[in-house]
Amino acid sequence: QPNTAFADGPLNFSPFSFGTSSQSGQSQPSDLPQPPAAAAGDKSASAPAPARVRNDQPRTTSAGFDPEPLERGAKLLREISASPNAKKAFEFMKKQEETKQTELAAKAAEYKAMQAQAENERQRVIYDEQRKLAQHNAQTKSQMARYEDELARKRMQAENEYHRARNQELVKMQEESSIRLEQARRATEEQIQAQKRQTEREKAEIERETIRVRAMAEAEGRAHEAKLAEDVNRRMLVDRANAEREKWIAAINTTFDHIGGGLRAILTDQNKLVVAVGGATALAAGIYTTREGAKVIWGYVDRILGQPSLIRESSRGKYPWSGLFSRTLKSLRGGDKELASKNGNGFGDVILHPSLQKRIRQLSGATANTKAHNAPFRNMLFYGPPGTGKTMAARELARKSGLDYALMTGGDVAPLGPQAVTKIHQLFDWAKKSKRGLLLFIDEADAFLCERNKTYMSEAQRSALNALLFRTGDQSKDIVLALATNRPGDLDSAVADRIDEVLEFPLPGQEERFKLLKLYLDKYIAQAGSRKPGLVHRLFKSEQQKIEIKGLTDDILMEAAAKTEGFSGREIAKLMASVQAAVYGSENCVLDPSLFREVVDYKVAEHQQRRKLAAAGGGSN
Ligand SMILES: Nc1ncnc2c1ncn2[C@@H]1O[C@H](COP(=O)(O)OP(=O)(O)OP(=O)(O)O)[C@@H](O)[C@H]1O
Repeated sequence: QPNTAFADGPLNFSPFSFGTSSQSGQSQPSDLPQPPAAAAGDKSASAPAPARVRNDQPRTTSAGFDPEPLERGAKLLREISASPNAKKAFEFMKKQEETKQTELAAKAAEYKAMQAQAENERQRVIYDEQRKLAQHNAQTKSQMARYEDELARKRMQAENEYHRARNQELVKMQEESSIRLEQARRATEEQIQAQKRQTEREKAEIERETIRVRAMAEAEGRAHEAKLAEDVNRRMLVDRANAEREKWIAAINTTFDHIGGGLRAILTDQNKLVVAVGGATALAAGIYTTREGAKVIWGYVDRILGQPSLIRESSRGKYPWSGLFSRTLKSLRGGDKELASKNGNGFGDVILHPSLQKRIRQLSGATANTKAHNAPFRNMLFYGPPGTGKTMAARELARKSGLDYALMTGGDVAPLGPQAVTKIHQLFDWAKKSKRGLLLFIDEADAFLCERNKTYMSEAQRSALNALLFRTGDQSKDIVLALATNRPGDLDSAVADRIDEVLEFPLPGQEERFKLLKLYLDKYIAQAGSRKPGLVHRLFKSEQQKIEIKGLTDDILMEAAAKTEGFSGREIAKLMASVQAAVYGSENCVLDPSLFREVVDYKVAEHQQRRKLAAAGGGSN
């Protein structure tokens, strides 16, 4: 800037400045040449711009330089130096110069002030800028903080999401693991169950084997007995034959004596000889034919009418006429009514749950109607724990429906071996002959009718089962098949398919146990000694003693019924038999509540002990 000012200075001496000032001539003494600075200052201060000198014919050098102003300046300087006021002018110029310097200083100060102001302004701008920057920074920072906060929040959210997913995964894994554990537990339980079933099957097999062995032993015993009887018979026959022979010899001797005489007469008489020979031959032929014919006819009658050996018990007797007398006697005495009214429910001695009893009554009614309408019978399956009255109920059902009944045991079939098939056919042929229709009750049916693909089943047993399936393939109008088993699951599927009615015989409930206790109390204790002594008793003069019952109320029986939870009908009957034995074992043959309770408690403890042993046996296996 100062340079520019100084640069402006010489310009004030420019020919234009001088020209202008000389031409304008304002506020300047006309005699004094206008100082160029003043002129310049005026020019800058005063508003009107100096009029430019027009130079229409410029004198320029070839280089374009115009020397005229220089010349005029020199002329002016010469005029000044020639002027008497040159000193004054110089002074004036000096003053002017000083003024100018002062003005310049003032300008410089002003300029400095301006500079300071500009500096201030700059500082202010810098400050503003910094403030703005700071603000911006703060804003940016807050934005950053917000952004970071947002990021943190998002991160937190993501982490939460991750944790939630992880937790869900953990829960899922835990659930899966618990499911796996549950499955493993179930598998273990199933294994245990399978083992139990296996053990039960093995037990059943052992039982069956025992039954088979027992049956075989019994059969052997029977065979032995038959053999002995046969031996005795043979010996008797031999003796009789000997006696006969002797008799005949004597007779023959006598005869021969006569014959001797006669022979002589015959031999001498031709006609008599012919008659004698013919008569003897005819007699021999007659005797032989009669004996052999009788044998054949008896065998035929026995085969046709006789009871098959598989039947253990039957309402028909061994021969059709064998039960005639007893049946007549029974009907004269009032028949089944006596039995039916025994426990007041029209169901003989059988105590069952009312609903089961009702079902059996309905079935017996239906069976009786079936027979009346000549419709096919319905086969039945009775299942439940041992000693719950299945056999008794079958008997009652047959009796009430007016059918004959025959009872066989599944365990009897196996010992028959290859004979079993023939015996089964014989049994069904025999059963078909019943005029009234026959209820064929097969106890322990699983021993005979179990699954055919069992490895321990013999070929003969399998054939016997097939024979039964063959005979029961169609619905029969003569035979009702009633099977009883403790293990219905073991039955062959083809057998199960032939069953129309399935009845479960559960263990008796408290009410039934009470009735059973009453029934057997009456049977074994109240009626003990009241019957007429039998022949044996009479022979040995050992009369059954009467038992006196003291204070045995229904409440005490009910208490016993509550205690005997889990007892079967058979166990209750046995309990009462034990009570009877205990009474006979006592001094005065009196049954009082304390003795009764004692036996009941003892029997209950025995029952529980047996159950524990059975459970331990099952568990250890
Ligand atoms: N419901 C009952 N009512 C009366 N007595 C019963 C009953 N259940 C069992 N008993 C007694 O138990 C004995 C056996 O009964 P039954 O033979 O009918 O039983 P089960 O169910 O056929 O037994 P198992 O399956 O062992 O052959 C009977 O002689 C009887 O003394």
